[in-house]
Amino acid sequence: MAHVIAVANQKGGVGKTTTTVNLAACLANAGKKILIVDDDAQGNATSGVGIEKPQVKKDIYNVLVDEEPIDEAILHTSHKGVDIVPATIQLAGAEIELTSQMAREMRLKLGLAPVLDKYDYILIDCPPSLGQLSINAFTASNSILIPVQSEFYALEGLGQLLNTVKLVQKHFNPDLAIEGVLLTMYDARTNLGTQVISEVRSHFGEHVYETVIPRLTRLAEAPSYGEPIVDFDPRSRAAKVYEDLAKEVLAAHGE
Ligand SMILES: Nc1ncnc2c1ncn2[C@@H]1O[C@H](COP(=O)(O)OP(=O)(O)OP(=O)(O)O)[C@@H](O)[C@H]1O
Ligand SMILES: [Mg+2]
Repeated sequence: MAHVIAVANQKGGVGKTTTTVNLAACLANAGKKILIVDDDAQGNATSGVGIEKPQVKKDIYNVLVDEEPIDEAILHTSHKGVDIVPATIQLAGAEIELTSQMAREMRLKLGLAPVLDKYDYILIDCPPSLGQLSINAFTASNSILIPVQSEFYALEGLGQLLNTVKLVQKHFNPDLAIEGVLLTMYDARTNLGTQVISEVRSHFGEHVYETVIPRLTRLAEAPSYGEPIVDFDPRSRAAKVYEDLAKEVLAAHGE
C-alpha cells in the first residue's frame, strides 16, 4: 500500500518541485516504486523528469475534473521506478471548474485509490497556493512534507498552511500527519540561514529533517535536462544531500 506524501508550501519557489523530483528518484534507487503526481499547472515536475508537454495526452486535470481513470494518465519517466501523472496548463482551469462539482475535495483521493497497491510512495507536487488543488492533495495524503526556504521570511505563511492542514483534518482527512519539514536553499556564507534554521527547529522540533539542502547550482541546472540530480550528476554534493533525505524518509517509515 502506497504511503502518499503531499509536498506543499503555498509560498512560491521554496523547492517543492526540486524536492519531489529528486526525492522520488532517490527512493526509486533504494528499490521503491514511486509515482509522482504533478498537481501544479506550471508542470515543472513533468518537465523535470523529461516529459515533453506536447506529448501528454491525458493529465491530472482529466483525473480530477473529468474523473477519468488514472492509469490512462500515468507515464513512465526516464528514471527507473519513477512514474508520473503529468500536468499541463489545462490544470489552470481546475480550481474554478471543481468549485461547482460534487465531492470536489475527494477527487484526487478517489483517483489514486486504484493504484495505491502498485506503488510504495506517491509524492504529490503541490502548487504555490492553498486552493482546491492543494486541498485535494491534503485529502488524498497520509502526510505532508513542507520545504522551507532558509531565509528571513521562511516562517511567514506557515501558520496559514498549518491552519489549512487542520481544516482538512477536521473535515476530510483526520489522519493527515506532518511527514517532515525540510530546510532548503541554505547558504552557509550568511548568518541569516543559520538563524532561520534554529528558528525553524525551535518551532517544529523533531519534525525538521537533519538533512538541510544547501543552495547548489547543480540542482537548478538538472531540470533543464529533464533529469533528477542523481542522473544528471550522480557524484555531486547535490545528489548526496537528496540521497541523505531519502534515507531519513525511509528510516521514518521503518525502512
Ligand atoms: N537547493 C537549491 N539550490 C539551488 N537552486 C534551487 C534549489 N532548490 C530549488 N532551486 C531552484 O529554485 C527554483 C525554485 O525551485 P522549485 O521549482 O523546486 O520550487 P517550488 O516550490 O516548486 O516553486 P513553485 O512554488 O513555483 O512551484 C528553481 O529554479 C529551482 O531549480
Ligand atoms: Mg513547483
